[in-house]
Amino acid sequence: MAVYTEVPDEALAAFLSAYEIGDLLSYKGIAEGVENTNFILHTTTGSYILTLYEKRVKEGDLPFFLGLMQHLAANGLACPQPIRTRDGATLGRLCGRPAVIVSFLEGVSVRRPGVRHCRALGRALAGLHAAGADFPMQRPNALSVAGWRPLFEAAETQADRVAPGLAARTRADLALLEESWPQDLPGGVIHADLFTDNVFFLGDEVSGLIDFYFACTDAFAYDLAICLNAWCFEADYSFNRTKGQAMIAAYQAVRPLESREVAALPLLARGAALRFMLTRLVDWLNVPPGALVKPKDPLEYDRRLAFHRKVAAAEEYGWSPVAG
Ligand SMILES: Nc1ncnc2c1ncn2[C@@H]1O[C@H](COP(=O)(O)OP(=O)(O)O)[C@@H](O)[C@H]1O
Ligand SMILES: N[C@@H](CCOP(=O)(O)O)C(=O)O
Repeated sequence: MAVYTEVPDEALAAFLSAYEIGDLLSYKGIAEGVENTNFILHTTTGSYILTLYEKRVKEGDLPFFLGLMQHLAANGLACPQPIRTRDGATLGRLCGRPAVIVSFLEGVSVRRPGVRHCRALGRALAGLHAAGADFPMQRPNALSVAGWRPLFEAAETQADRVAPGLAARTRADLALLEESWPQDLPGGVIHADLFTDNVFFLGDEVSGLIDFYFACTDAFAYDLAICLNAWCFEADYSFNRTKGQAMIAAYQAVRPLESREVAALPLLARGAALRFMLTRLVDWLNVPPGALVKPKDPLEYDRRLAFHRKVAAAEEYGWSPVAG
């Protein structure tokens, strides 16, 4: 359960007194998530999410994240809206942490996405890229290729305790990706963490996207590569090409990929898997004492990497030319 910071009742009451969201009826810590501390608040005016930002979120990035959510919502994307205090502020402090209240989104995330979910996700991802097109702020991706070596170095000596040979194969992947990482692809605002737990569905339709705290300015096709990793592998770590095909085709129905993006897809998918393997590995080896959090398994992404290493072309992820 991701509650890193305990919030005493009196501190919460003082924090909420700056808002006009009604009287607090109940609140509780949210079990899902690994990055920040989240509470659900029920008040006389409805439900809200209170987030206290933890270690990986830099305070200086918060204006980007909060401004982005406002911008995307104004452009028709269903995403959390930061709530303003009576004084007009969206960002406050609670228990020594930067903290915000955002609107609650209805919907449920799917644990085992089917082809129809992958199709809906592809469409939603392209919609997100379009909605972010004229967002004026920039945020370089701190967890792109240049950010991976420091993570590896932090975990290198202990990696083989997690799986035999993990250090050597990660070292080799990292060297290859540093050497050949695609540059200058079409880009803009990307979500960069659009895993199944960050996408809500009502029926077969996406009802909302959450958790914009890795959002940044990077290649659109890298965002698609992250989603292929997160949505299209089966429990036995085989890649489901039908799911990949549904996702990519739905994405391309809104925003066709350029040939250089298609050519880059295998490397982007491999890099995306390495990025999540590395952050998970560092977290796995460094669970904060007393934190109510279940770290995510880095080996899920080590296994995906075994697939990506053998991929030669985007067709193997289900890409095919847009019919036209
Ligand atoms: N705006 C929201 N509306 C409804 N539920 C939310 C909202 N934001 C977060 N949640 C719930 O809180 C959980 C954790 O949120 P998330 O942003 O993914 O946390 P973390 O950044 O710590 O990973 C989500 O899986 C979801 O259940
Ligand atoms: N999606 C990442 C971890 C970030 O967790 P989230 O709850 O913010 O999506 C992973 O699976 O490694």
